[in-house]
Amino acid sequence: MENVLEIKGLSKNLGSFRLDKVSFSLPQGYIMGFIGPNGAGKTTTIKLLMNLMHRDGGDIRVFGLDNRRYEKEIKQRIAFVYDESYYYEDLSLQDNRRIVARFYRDWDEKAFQRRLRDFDLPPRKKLKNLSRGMRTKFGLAIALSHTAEFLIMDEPTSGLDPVFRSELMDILQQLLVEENKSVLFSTHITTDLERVADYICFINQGRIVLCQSKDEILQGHVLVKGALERLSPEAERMFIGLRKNHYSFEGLSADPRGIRQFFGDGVLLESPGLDDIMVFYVRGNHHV
Ligand SMILES: Nc1ncnc2c1ncn2[C@@H]1O[C@H](COP(=O)(O)OP(=O)(O)OP(=O)(O)O)[C@@H](O)[C@H]1O
Repeated sequence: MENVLEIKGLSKNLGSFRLDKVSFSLPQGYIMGFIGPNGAGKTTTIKLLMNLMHRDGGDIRVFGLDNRRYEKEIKQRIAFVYDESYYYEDLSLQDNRRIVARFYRDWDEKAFQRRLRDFDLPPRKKLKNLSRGMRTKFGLAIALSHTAEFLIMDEPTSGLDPVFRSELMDILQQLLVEENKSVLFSTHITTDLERVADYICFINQGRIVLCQSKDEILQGHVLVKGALERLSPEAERMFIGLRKNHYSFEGLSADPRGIRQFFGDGVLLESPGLDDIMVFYVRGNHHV
């Protein structure tokens, strides 16, 4: 299986924050969700990948090519949706399109017009008069109008209502099925990913915590609920994180088999969602 993206030992020191030897890869034709709490290093990683920031160490390959040496070629084959707008505020959508389209060898005007209609975007309205969600839609319309093989999106759904978020997930899935494109997508909204992501890469405090197929991550963890008296120091060591109150506990473990053997029928076992997994890893035992 060929990788569309390979990141190895990526490091960046930003003073109070350090991206610490980040490594992961994405096979071609799949959707990867890049998740993590605020300030975890998602945007920094994506900026380094797009060569918008100088790195201190590591290697990034896109389509098997070094992302700095082959930046121009790579950017022709990538669609990038960024959380800050980099278009012209005083120009209409149509005029912005005229400028942006020139950069792409394979601009597809028909696809662009279709996206404007699908996304209910007014072509003559100035960019500065659009809502946050509409700006994201415009960024997406541009991104989906040149025949990019790899779509990279930094928090594309954060300003969008649930209806459009759901539509966007359908669009992504359609792109994959029909056109074998690859997608890297950073977000806080893990429920979106539960539906469409094939792989999940989870970053916290500049380090990769988990990076596997979504099914492996979900099946490799178990949410345990039970009476507090069932917990012993030995039992507590089996948990990634625990939340306790006077009588009961709730915890996440990455050892479902061990948990079953240890507790038997004495506790309630549930399948965690990505949110549960993220929260327990980030907060450990420091729950209130
Ligand atoms: N240019 C910079 N100079 C100094 N620190 C920076 C710079 N850019 C980002 N940081 C810091 O690096 C850390 C990681 O930021 P980053 O934007 O990568 O996080 P994120 O995971 O995308 O967060 P969010 O989900 O809130 O967007 C933060 O603590 C941020 O303040």
